[in-house]
Amino acid sequence: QRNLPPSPPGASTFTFGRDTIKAIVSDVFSGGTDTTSASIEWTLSELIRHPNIMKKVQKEVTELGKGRSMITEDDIEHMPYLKAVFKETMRLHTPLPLLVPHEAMDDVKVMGYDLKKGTQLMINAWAIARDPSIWEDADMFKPERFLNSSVDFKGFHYELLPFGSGRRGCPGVQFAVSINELVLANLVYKYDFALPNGVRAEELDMTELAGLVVRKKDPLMLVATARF
Ligand code: HEM
Repeated sequence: QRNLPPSPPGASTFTFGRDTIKAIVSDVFSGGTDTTSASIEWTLSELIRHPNIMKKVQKEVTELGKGRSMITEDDIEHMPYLKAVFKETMRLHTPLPLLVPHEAMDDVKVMGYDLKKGTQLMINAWAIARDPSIWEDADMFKPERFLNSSVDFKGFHYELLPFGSGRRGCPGVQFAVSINELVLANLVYKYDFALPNGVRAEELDMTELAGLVVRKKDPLMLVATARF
């Protein structure tokens, strides 16, 4: 924060120096890397466990890819099923299940509970996303549930909050969704995947490893075969 010119009269006293920039860069790296790789691993795990869903998503990308070498970001906008697959993965495998801790800025009443200013709050987005009073077949992987639904995960539908909501919600949401969808589309476009050593899809261990970011306990191992 050193060597900065004094703020002009009336300007915010918030200073934006070298330390702030370093903190933001570190925040972006720590917030963006593990979450993204965990999401891709969970999506591929669900696809390998559900061959019919894999077939449908491969059909969608193959029809749009038309033999080109890459799927592009523009193609993704025409892939409702792939988008539904990613959204359903975010619902069942919320990468940051408790989001990040929040703090009440004022005394508030929420659903009959009094929360004093300064109270730390944890929001269990994982439990909300699997609540059977909100979701039909809550524990099942069913991307179709999002095909004719307006429910999105950008923070406006409180039943689905993998990226949080409001001004401390994930600032990387747009980038995260684009990059995850693009990587997934290209992976399933270019490769067929199989489990090694005769492991059957129904035997795939989906145990979660507890942590700030929830990953698969056993890292996913797949054999990839080029499709063309
Ligand atoms: C699937 C991928 C991702 C998921 C599920 C995710 C989820 C989240 C969640 C739940 C929060 C806390 C929001 C809250 O408590 O209300 C958060 C914060 C944050 N995310 Fe993401 N994120 C993802 C990818 C990314 C990417 C790619 C970036 C950067 C390029 C990023 C940058 C950040 C940063 C900087 C914060 C802290 C914001 C703050 O403290 O105000 N995230 N993310």
